[in-house]
Amino acid sequence: MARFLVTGGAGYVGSHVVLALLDDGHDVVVFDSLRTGHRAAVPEQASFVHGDLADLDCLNKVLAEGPWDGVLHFAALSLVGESMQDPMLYMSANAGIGFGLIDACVRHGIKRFVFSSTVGLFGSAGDAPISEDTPVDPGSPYGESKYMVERALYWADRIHGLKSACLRYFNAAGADPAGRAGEDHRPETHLIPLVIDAALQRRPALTLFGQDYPTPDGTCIRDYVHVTDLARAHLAVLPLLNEKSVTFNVGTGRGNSNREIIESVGRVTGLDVPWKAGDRRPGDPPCLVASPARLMEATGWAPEFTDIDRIVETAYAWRKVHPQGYGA
Ligand SMILES: NC(=O)c1ccc[n+]([C@@H]2O[C@H](COP(=O)([O-])OP(=O)(O)OC[C@H]3O[C@@H](n4cnc5c(N)ncnc54)[C@H](O)[C@@H]3O)[C@@H](O)[C@H]2O)c1
Ligand SMILES: O=c1ccn([C@@H]2O[C@H](COP(=O)(O)OP(=O)(O)O[C@H]3O[C@H](CO)[C@@H](O)[C@H](O)[C@H]3O)[C@@H](O)[C@H]2O)c(=O)[nH]1
Repeated sequence: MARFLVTGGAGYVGSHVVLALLDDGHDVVVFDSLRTGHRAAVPEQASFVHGDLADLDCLNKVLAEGPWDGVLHFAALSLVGESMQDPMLYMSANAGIGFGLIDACVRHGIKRFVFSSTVGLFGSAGDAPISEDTPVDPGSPYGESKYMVERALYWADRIHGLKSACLRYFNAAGADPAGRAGEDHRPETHLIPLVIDAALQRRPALTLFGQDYPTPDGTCIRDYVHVTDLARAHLAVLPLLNEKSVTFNVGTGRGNSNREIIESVGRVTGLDVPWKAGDRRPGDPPCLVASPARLMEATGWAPEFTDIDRIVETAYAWRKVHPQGYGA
């Protein structure tokens, strides 16, 4: 059994990783400001510290209560559009806070660090699968702020020996298959929960952003990776960090267009999905699909959810039981 500090563990991806760590028999302390997360998303078996990473006194106090077998860092702001409006907010909330956390981890002798990076590093990628060798070209201050943390981790290893895994998530989707956690962003901007809520008539018709992209059906293509598969990837990389730092893309290698998502939600729910055509959303690349080969070769990880309908089923199941998400 090992003991981990999880920043942002009350959020969507973090809460699913907390479940995976607990299921694997580990001890977990969640550190979260609840800015976008939910107290109810933190399982009872995990300890909870309500704190902001900007509060270094609070952070140092928690880190001093070691020993720790690693820190997993999910806490961030992650609205691409918001970052285009207020770039410095993202530089401070993601890059600045990331630097402070890395520095504190080095001072407290932490040896292993896992970081939530993003496919948002590849703002202008073409339609070929994106590998770890694809040139980085962040399309937004959000993507840039994540890349700055990746670079800080590179130097933290070279100079201090802190081993890290930068996991570049593609589109996280779905919910815990056992129904213990789900997706509840406020505001919700992600396609699958929006389409499900449109089908359930819990919001107006979905606006489909752009139908004139250079893709087979004219709508954008994304690589939807089930959040539980994503969580398993975090556990899979931990043993590697005893020796070296790594960077991996985490996706399925398969893409689905926005139209295919609407069709999938229609099939899974048996409901009509009201939608209307809208303009392109600025900054949306036409196609983002991972090449997860390097992660698979290095760890044996493979996605268990390879059919978009199975992913949508888990998201729909959670939403039906939790129409208000995690509540007020
Ligand atoms: N959801 C995706 O598809 C996706 C894709 C790529 C990368 N990511 C990255 O994965 C991570 C998790 O994403 P998510 O969708 O779960 O987001 P989320 O908003 O649900 O979770 C983020 C959590 O961090 C907490 N937090 C934010 N700032 C904090 C601070 N200063 N101190 C303490 N806690 C703080 C929030 O309260 C929240 O619980 C983020 O770093 C995000 O950039 C997500
Ligand atoms: O109301 C909506 C919302 C979304 N979309 C489209 O659906 C696709 C997927 O959008 P979304 O679910 O917002 O995901 P992304 O824009 O691909 O970004 C997400 O996935 C990135 C990784 O790919 C992360 O870095 C970001 O944090 C996360 O928001 C895009 O083509 C959107 O234009 C619509 O057509 N209508």
